[in-house]
Amino acid sequence: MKEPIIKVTNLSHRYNAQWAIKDINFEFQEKGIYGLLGANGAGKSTLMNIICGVLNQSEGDVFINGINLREQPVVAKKHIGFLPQQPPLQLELTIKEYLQYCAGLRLMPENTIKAAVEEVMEKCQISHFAGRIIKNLSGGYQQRVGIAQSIIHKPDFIVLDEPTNGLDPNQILEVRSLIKDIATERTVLLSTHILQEVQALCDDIWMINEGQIIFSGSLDEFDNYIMPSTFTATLLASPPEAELLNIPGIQAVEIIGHTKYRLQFDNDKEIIEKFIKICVDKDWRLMEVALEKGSLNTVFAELSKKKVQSN
Ligand SMILES: Nc1ncnc2c1ncn2[C@@H]1O[C@H](COP(=O)(O)OP(=O)(O)OP(=O)(O)O)[C@@H](O)[C@H]1O
Repeated sequence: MKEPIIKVTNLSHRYNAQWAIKDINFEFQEKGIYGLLGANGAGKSTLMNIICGVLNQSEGDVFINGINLREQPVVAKKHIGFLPQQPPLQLELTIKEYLQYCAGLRLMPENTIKAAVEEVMEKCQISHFAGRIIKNLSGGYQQRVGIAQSIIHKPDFIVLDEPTNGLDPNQILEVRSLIKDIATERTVLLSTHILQEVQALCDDIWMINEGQIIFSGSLDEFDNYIMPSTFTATLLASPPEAELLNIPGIQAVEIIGHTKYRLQFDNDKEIIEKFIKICVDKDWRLMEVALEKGSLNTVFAELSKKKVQSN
């Protein structure tokens, strides 16, 4: 059977007495973009640094294409590309010089470097600036160079730590489009604290909080993970609030217009059906009823709360 591109088993790390990440397990089999979402201090950079072989874990293992990263770091790292939060750019070099230097660091054979640099500049659309000194480039172009250094050795697994941080809206769109493009051929793990980033880019999400994975699944699953607990209803007969509160399962009522109400319910899955029947029986002239789905932001906050409550 094919080995997963990356497999992490029982991974834990502590800097001192406090665990920064604890007992993390996951594996990716497919190409695509996987989002690692978490607030500041959740443990993203620690996890990324370990996965890329920059930091040695306290416990557990990382396998890249079946190769144990701790036991065979040089072989394993040939399969990994890494763009840390602070791109490791040499600001005084030109793009071409810098990428040649990176190819050397990656131990690429001398006779392959020239073509690899040309190819990666083409891919990242920076060929026209090949001779330009990096410090004179815009933030968006510097980030393209950062991405170029991460794929120059053609790794099949790429880790991008907050890749659009500090960019303006146009630059964000351009860098996202480049990430999507490179992910067609590779597996990309992208860390971010920005919900819109995972919405725009990722196929699957891992959410990390206080060093532990508290959710993994598709974007839709993430969005639906927290069941809705409110619905709105338009009732042209404008019944009094007290009558609505009398409906079994309804916990609170908010009046949000002359005829519009927001009703909070317990975990009764048939509440809408029951509510519609009552409206018809009482002739409240129901015009509209709609479940309110939690936004990604709400889900994020709820998941963090759930984790705290379960501890
Ligand atoms: N070198 C270090 N020494 C001691 N503690 C550290 C060190 N680096 C990180 N930590 C702690 O480990 C925990 C996880 O930090 P980490 O940087 O991995 O989180 P993060 O999700 O990447 O946050 P950010 O987005 O702010 O970088 C935090 O409590 C942090 O204070």
